[in-house]
Amino acid sequence: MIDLYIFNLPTNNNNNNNMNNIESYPPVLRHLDHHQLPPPPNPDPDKDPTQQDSDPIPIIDFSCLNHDKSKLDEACKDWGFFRLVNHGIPMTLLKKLQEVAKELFSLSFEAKEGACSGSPVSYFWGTPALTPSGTTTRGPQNMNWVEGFDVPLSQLPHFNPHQLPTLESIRLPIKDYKTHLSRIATTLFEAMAKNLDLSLKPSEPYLAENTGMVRVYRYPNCSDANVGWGMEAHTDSSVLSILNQDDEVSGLQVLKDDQWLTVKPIPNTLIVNLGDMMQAISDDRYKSVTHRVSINKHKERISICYFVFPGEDVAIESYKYKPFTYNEFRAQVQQDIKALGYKVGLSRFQHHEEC
Ligand SMILES: O=C(O)CCC(=O)C(=O)O
Ligand SMILES: [Fe+2]
Repeated sequence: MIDLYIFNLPTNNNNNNNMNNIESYPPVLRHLDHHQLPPPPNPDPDKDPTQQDSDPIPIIDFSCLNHDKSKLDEACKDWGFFRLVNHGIPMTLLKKLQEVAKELFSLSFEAKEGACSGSPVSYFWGTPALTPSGTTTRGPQNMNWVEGFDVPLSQLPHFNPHQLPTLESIRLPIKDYKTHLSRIATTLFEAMAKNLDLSLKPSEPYLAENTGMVRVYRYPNCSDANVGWGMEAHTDSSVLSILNQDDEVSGLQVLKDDQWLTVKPIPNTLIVNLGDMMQAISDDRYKSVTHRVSINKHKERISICYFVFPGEDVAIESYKYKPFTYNEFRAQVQQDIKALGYKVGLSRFQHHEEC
């Protein structure tokens, strides 16, 4: 199987991952301090989560979902967040995705932008889904310090490898990854629906695989004081989000009982978080969890995130919220970001909107 993931990686004159490659940043951000600080000599295990043996995040064993339903139910109610083990994705594939992503991000900004023009993939800096866009021309203030590729999974068969040779290295492993993601998301969602006693109509999918998208992120290391978060605190708009995060570099933090907890990077595990659509579908019994990503001064962090949504025109019916479709939700989020500069989210659809 390993051979499947050996491709010609994009070549780059300055392709040394231990160095910061200035060309990989947009011109407006190239003046910032990109030097990698040397790692601290003796990391303090209390401050550095990568040095800790574990974290309190609930662990769900995918191979035992049917035997231990209550564990999943508790994780969804109390946390809206869990670590998934025994998920059946080969470790070689998870690692391959990380490696090709790293290679791709080390290309020049212009090459990355050029590779995506006229393609179904979009390339961005900052977080257009959370904050007003235009970050690559505005500079680092108020910008989320992250770059990424947005890959709509339904479009994968329509990529033209000759037109998009640079993206071919990542398209192939994503194609295999997609099959696993659909299997995992569907099984998890069905187990959650059972726990919630939801009667699902197959014709009106609350989890529509064709809506799935993968976002591949790089959070460059940065020691510049002007730069704040990799991704500021937010909830996801999805039903479920499944994250393949860097094996070594931490950054993801989750809000639990008003405390921010850092999620330890553990190889061969996935992080699952519930999004706004799942909270609405469950009538607030399950939580759309607030999370954020911090920047590491010493090392860049790669993460590969899968989001799946309801069918665009499927009405979500619940007691707490007025019926709404994902299309309406997304339009409202975009409108709020434009008018207010931030996402308001589910409270917009409550029967009595909170002030
Ligand atoms: O990169 C991560 O660890 C999390 C990304 C995330 O929260 C998001 O894309 O919504
Ligand atoms: Fe998120």
